[in-house]
Amino acid sequence: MKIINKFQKSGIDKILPDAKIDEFLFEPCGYSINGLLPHGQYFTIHVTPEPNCSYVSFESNVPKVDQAQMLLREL
Ligand SMILES: C[S@@+](CC[C@H](N)C(=O)[O-])C[C@H]1O[C@@H](n2cnc3c(N)ncnc32)[C@H](O)[C@@H]1O
Repeated sequence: MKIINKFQKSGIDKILPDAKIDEFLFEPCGYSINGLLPHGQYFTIHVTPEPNCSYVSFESNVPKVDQAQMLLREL
């Protein structure tokens, strides 16, 4: 199932406004979002909500200083 606006609802669009986004809501559950940023930067988030092994992963090559600045700007 392709979804629209999940990204905006999450607020990630405000933290990383330049990202080109591809996101997917799995059936019956699960969510993935991949974002490409200028200068070859990226981030990816995966949500696995199964009761017996739920987790959320976040991976990015955006420098930590930039991430902190983006979070502070959002706060
Ligand atoms: C967010 S996806 C991430 C998958 C991960 N990128 C991988 O390659 O295994 C994982 C979640 O999606 C659900 N899901 C549903 N259909 C799936 C499918 N065809 N492939 C991978 N995950 C699926 C899983 O049950 C889990 O909750």
